[in-house]
Amino acid sequence: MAPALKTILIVDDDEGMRDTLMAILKRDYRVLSVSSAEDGLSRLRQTRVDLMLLDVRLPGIGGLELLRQVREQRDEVEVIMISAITDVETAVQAMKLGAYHYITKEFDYDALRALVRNASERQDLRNRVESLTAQVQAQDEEFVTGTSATMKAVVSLVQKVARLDSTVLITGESGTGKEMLARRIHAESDRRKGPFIAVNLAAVPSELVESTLFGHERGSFTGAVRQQLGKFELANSGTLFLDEIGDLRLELQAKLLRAIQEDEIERVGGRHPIQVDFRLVVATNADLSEAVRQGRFREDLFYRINVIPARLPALRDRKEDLGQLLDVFIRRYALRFRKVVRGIEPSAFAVLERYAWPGNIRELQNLAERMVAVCDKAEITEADLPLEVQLAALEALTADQGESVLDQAVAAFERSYLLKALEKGEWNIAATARQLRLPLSTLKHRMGRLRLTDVTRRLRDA
Ligand SMILES: Nc1ncnc2c1ncn2[C@@H]1O[C@H](COP(=O)(O)OP(=O)(O)OP(=O)(O)O)[C@@H](O)[C@H]1O
Repeated sequence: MAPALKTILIVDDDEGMRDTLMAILKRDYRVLSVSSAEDGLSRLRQTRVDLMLLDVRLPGIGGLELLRQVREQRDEVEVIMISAITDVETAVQAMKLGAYHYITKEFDYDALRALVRNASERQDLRNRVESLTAQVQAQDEEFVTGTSATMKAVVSLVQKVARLDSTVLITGESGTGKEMLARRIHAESDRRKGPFIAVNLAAVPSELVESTLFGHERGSFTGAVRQQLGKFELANSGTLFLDEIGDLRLELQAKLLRAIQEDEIERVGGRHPIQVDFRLVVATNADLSEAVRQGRFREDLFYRINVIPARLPALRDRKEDLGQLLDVFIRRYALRFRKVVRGIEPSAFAVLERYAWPGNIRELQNLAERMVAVCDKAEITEADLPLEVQLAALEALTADQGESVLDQAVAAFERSYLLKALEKGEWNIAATARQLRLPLSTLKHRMGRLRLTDVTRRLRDA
């Protein structure tokens, strides 16, 4: 897809000048023109504008005041000021107010073209810096597919549909990687050079959801001190990711449906529809068809977004991927914390395999960070695992042996305590027993009961 032409808005009361500028620029840009600052501001509210050429002397609101308002309301627009005369003071003021450049009306056509091109490039550069900054922040996000059939199927589906503009509905429990998958769809689509805008609808206060999504005009409600672009406009030429779509209020569901069907939105307090060009990816961990049955989610919207469904499996259902995920995370945090940790001992890994991972990959990643942070050896051992994970894993193991939950908790604590003591005593059982003031036979007995198998193996090997 060819990149959309940038839009230049000319504000000049001199018709001849407007025509000249239009003629010079229309080959490379979409050019709009108005004759007053007031019209300029209203145009700015209705259409997407990238660059502006402003006459300094205008009837009504003057060029400098217009510049100030543009800066205040639309930070991303680059402005070039044009004046009939060279007036150093005005030029200085214009630059101070944030104009990209100031020129007089006796400009050379090529010089003007070059100037506009440079302003446009500066804007691209700024966008690029912003998107690179976001990428650096997300640099840790190496997407791990693993070997499970379910994940392979999801990834192959994504590869097939990324380049289509169809809406993708990602479902999966919290922390299974829905946002990450959405980013991947964007990165593999023809919109990859455009922005990826993510909104978690459950995290936005309900009274702000509408203006967050659709933007608002200045003064449209108390607190709307300046015009604000909504996420739909910010996602222009890119991808809009709406997480927790099931949380959207019914009346906003209707507005979303219109945006999808007409590619048009209306800002809060706005009087005109605005064209938008976005690809939608939505996610939910709720059962949307159930929400439809209960009348909490519009059926027509459900069908409109459920074009390509992609289901991410829970981590407990793809345990075969645990090793690969853990490797990636351990490597990442070892590098970040400058630790020597390179892996995890089999016995510790076995505990993680028994654990149910209610928080899915997010929980695994946080746990890896915590384990690497506390581990000073080459391999993470059972002693580095947090007690609650050991307890939960032990519960899973002993659930059908009729032990009470209290007994399980006591056992998990005892096991963790003994492990730490053994680590400290470098696995010298006799020394550890002395340290704990326990008879050697008691310690050995408890180690056997608590399945400290790794230790038992070491003992045998010694
Ligand atoms: N396949 C993967 N490979 C590597 N890291 C992953 C993967 N999936 C998820 N993660 C990591 O797990 C964390 C949670 O992922 P993400 O935010 O995409 O989940 P989510 O399903 O959108 O969660 P929620 O429903 O809570 O918003 C992120 O930090 C992400 O980097």
